[in-house]
Amino acid sequence: MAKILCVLYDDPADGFPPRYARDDIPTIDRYPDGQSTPTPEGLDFRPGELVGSVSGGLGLRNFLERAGHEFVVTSDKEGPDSVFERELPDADVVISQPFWPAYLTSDLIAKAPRLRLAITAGIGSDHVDLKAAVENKVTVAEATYSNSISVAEHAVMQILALVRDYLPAHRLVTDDRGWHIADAAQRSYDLEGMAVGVMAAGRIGVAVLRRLAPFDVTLHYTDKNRLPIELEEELNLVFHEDVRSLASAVDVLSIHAPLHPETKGLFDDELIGSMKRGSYLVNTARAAICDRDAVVRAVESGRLAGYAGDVWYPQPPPADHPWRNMPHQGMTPHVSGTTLSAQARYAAATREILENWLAGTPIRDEYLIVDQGHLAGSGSRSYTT
Ligand SMILES: NC(=O)C1=CN([C@@H]2O[C@H](COP(=O)(O)OP(=O)(O)OC[C@H]3O[C@@H](n4cnc5c(N)ncnc54)[C@H](O)[C@@H]3O)[C@@H](O)[C@H]2O)C=CC1
Repeated sequence: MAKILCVLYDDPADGFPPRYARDDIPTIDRYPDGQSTPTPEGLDFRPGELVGSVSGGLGLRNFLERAGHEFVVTSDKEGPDSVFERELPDADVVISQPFWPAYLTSDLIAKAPRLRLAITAGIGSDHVDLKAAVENKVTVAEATYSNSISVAEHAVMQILALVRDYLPAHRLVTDDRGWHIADAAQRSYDLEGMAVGVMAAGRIGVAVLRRLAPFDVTLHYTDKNRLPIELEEELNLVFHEDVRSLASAVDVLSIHAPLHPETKGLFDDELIGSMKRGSYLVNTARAAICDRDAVVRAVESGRLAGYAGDVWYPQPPPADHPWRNMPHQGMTPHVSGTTLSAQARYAAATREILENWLAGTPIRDEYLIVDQGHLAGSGSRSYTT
């Protein structure tokens, strides 16, 4: 029997909603590239329920306990006295999420000799030391595509919110009973006609480009894998060989690359300084792709007219994290990929991965990041160790 240790974010502060805002979520059978949505043999929750927090347990408890496995779910993840670190040494499987990551460092992997599988219930496995996973033959799998469109929608929302200066205008309505139109207009622009670019055009980056095309913008991208010519022509894309060329060419830049050694700290004073004055930067990928203090300096100096995103380092960020209170920002908590719609898909994908692993049958290639001591599947395309 296996021990499955699952780290999830806390339940809602005021308890579970007595009733959800909507009665159902749309049924989606396939992702835009044709990949089928998760196909577990069973599901013990109703899609649209909050299963991503501790009590929800990704809807896995009945399935695992019926089969005699031990299932430990906790949000307590920091430090040697945390439930996560205390339960880890004899765990066979760790499930974690980018929203509330249990950082599986090389030290912790060394302290977990039974660990064979690390599942990311979401996308982005940078909270796992992939080099250590390779060396220790720990399989790393994630719910590829489960929340890519969720994130793309969030990025488009934040681009519009920054360019139009939505949040300050909204605050004028809620915090002030006046009618200050000039205050609301003084930093508000149209997106139409601007040059908008994505750094990395994978599943999310391409979905952002597709969603922005109807706004009559010019679309730019860079990626280490160039897109098919047909797609470049369909969306009228300008390809840039490197991020430096992209950064200096656009008014709005949205980051969609994984965090790995090539991208860590990439957006520093120099790169942000090469952007046009008054550019907008949106980062729903990983916080550490941007130099925290360089971003603060850029919004304060006006090099950036705005910064938004939902990713922070560390997570949760300390109360005095400067992105909480810097000017001209539209940050949210790490929520873009954990809408109720996304949860239904990544919880089902997690169940599918577990069903395969427990039965000794292959995990879908597209879910694999590391397998049998190598980068594998989606991981070999997007990551370096
Ligand atoms: N905020 C959130 O809730 C979420 C954030 N994410 C983040 O978004 C990232 C991207 O997700 P997907 O689009 O689904 O992944 P993907 O694997 O489809 O695309 C990643 C793309 O990045 C490109 N790339 C990698 N390194 C690069 C480099 N150094 N320079 C240029 N391009 C590079 C790859 O060629 C690939 O096209 C994830 O790795 C994750 O960190 C993903 C899901 C949820």
